[in-house]
Amino acid sequence: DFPSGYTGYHNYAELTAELQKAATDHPNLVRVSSIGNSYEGRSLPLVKISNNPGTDQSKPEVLFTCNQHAREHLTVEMCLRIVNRLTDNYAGNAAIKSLVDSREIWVVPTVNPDGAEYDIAAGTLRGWRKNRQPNSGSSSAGTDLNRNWGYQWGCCGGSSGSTGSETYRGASAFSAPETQRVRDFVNSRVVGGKQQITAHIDFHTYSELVLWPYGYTYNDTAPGLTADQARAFAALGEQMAGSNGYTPMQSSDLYITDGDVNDWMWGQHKIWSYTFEMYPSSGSGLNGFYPRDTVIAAQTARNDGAVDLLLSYADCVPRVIGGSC
Ligand SMILES: NS(=O)(=O)N[C@@H](Cc1ccccc1)C(=O)O
Ligand SMILES: [Zn+2]
Repeated sequence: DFPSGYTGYHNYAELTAELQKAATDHPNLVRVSSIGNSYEGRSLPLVKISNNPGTDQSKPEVLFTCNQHAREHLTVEMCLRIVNRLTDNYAGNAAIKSLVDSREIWVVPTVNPDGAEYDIAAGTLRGWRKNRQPNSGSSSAGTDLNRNWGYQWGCCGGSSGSTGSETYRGASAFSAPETQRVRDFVNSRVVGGKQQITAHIDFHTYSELVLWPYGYTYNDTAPGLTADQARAFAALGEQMAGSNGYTPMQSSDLYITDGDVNDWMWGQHKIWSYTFEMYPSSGSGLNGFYPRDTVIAAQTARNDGAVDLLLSYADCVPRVIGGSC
């Protein structure tokens, strides 16, 4: 479990209990289900928030994913913040009510529960990043889930082919059960030939950044990404960064990545997909990944405005630069 100073973070059992509580407290707003299991057999929870959660309505859908990287526990708290804020404030906050009434919101609070549990299993903080899937012929376990997505997978020096590397891309695209499960869920939201999810944030720590595709190339435009689309990504990214004080940039301006989630969400589905790197802005060694639990409330609430911006533009993101859909 989490050591002292970190007990405010939710372990897997506490997370699932918290999600059940949200559903019990708000049966008309919340459905909790599962997109399937992790490598070690933990259910990957899926939360749906809407004013009619038992029915698929034709409203713009928005997806939030957290904890691809095991040690980035603050992101689990971020996804919990989104669930609790949009439900607890629905009755008393007209702006939140109108967002929840006009969207269908999906939250996957942990994509990598095996890694997250392994990170804390010894009562210490191990600094684990990858999933816990063994690599045949190697004593090094784990795939970096954020290099395992199947758009330009392993194309461009933005990942490693060595099983011991922290950015090991896996034996093939979608070789990890966890990325397969999120892929299958997103693929299932193509209804009548149209992807219902229009926008997505994948939360990470740390560095306080707002990132957008493509990661696999330094170029601002590339096949499937026009200059206007790049302008829209940047405009909304800059607006969201203006609300939380993060630094906005195309993700390749940070470094080249291939097989990351944003490139697949956009490349495969034209979902306006961002990565948020949360608090702290800097750190030394592993300590940046392990802010004490005293920062959770402020550093998750810090993104409330950005979450609301994404939800508000979800009907037509190009509106952010005066475009139309
Ligand atoms: N959270 S992190 O420290 O691993 N950084 C992320 C940054 C990142 C996220 C998405 C696209 C490109 C780059 C990573 O996957 O390397
Ligand atoms: Zn990360």
